[in-house]
Amino acid sequence: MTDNFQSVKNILLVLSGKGGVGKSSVTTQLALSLSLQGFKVGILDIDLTGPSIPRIFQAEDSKIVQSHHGWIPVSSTNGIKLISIGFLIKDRGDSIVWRGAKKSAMIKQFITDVNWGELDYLIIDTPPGTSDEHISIVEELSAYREKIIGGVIVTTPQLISLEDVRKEINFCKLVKLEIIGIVENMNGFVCPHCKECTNIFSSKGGEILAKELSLKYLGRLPIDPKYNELVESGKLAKYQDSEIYNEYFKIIMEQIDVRSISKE
Ligand SMILES: Nc1ncnc2c1ncn2[C@@H]1O[C@H](COP(=O)(O)OP(=O)(O)OP(=O)(O)O)[C@@H](O)[C@H]1O
Repeated sequence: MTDNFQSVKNILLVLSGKGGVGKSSVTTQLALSLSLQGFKVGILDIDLTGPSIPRIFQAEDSKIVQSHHGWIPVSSTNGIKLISIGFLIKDRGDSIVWRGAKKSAMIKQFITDVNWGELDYLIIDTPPGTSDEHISIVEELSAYREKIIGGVIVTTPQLISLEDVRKEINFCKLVKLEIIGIVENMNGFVCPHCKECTNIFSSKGGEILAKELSLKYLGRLPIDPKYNELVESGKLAKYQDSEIYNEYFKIIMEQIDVRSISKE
């Protein structure tokens, strides 16, 4: 049997303790920034109950195609290869109510049956918390440990969110998943008129936690209505022209600096 992961060089996981903190947004922007740097990038969305990658990339009507060499990922207009349960269900309103064993079988299939082709980076968008999906993905990736560069933890700055981050970090330690660092999303609000950034929630929580746990603090992203506008209006292809790209580019290239920890 062909090993579909043979041509995947680096694997990164994006994790969060709580839902709605911006994991899929961070995954997306990480993928876009790397792709704009000329890297071949894929996203594997293992959020089986709430997949948002098809919607973010405006690819909800696309379907995964079966070939002799396995499943062919959906290719976004930005050239990023996408795999998500959202491309397999008939109706986008359909909900997935599966027991753990069925979820594990699906994740196994995502790892063994997808023909990614050449990829510099495969970014895995995970569901919030530490669920069946997390345990399954770690198990399935155990044969590819040398390709894993680690996990990026996303949090918002509030203390309530940080408690859940601690649990996520404990999980990573338990399964021996290297933590690349913590990104603080939705830190402050950028006024679309005067561009001033106002702190709505308590700030610096992620930074303090990173220090306390001796983890790398990767930086902060403000709440920027322009990001939502890009997604909602299907204009993600214009990402590189947006201010948020400049902001994010700094975090990826200078802080996360995936290139320096990449595998050949
Ligand atoms: N920095 C930001 N500025 C503006 N809007 C943002 C930002 N980050 C995320 N959002 C918006 O917040 C919402 C939730 O973000 P997202 O879907 O990325 O979170 P998530 O953690 O992946 O959620 P889930 O737990 O459902 O998987 C989305 O509508 C997204 O567009």
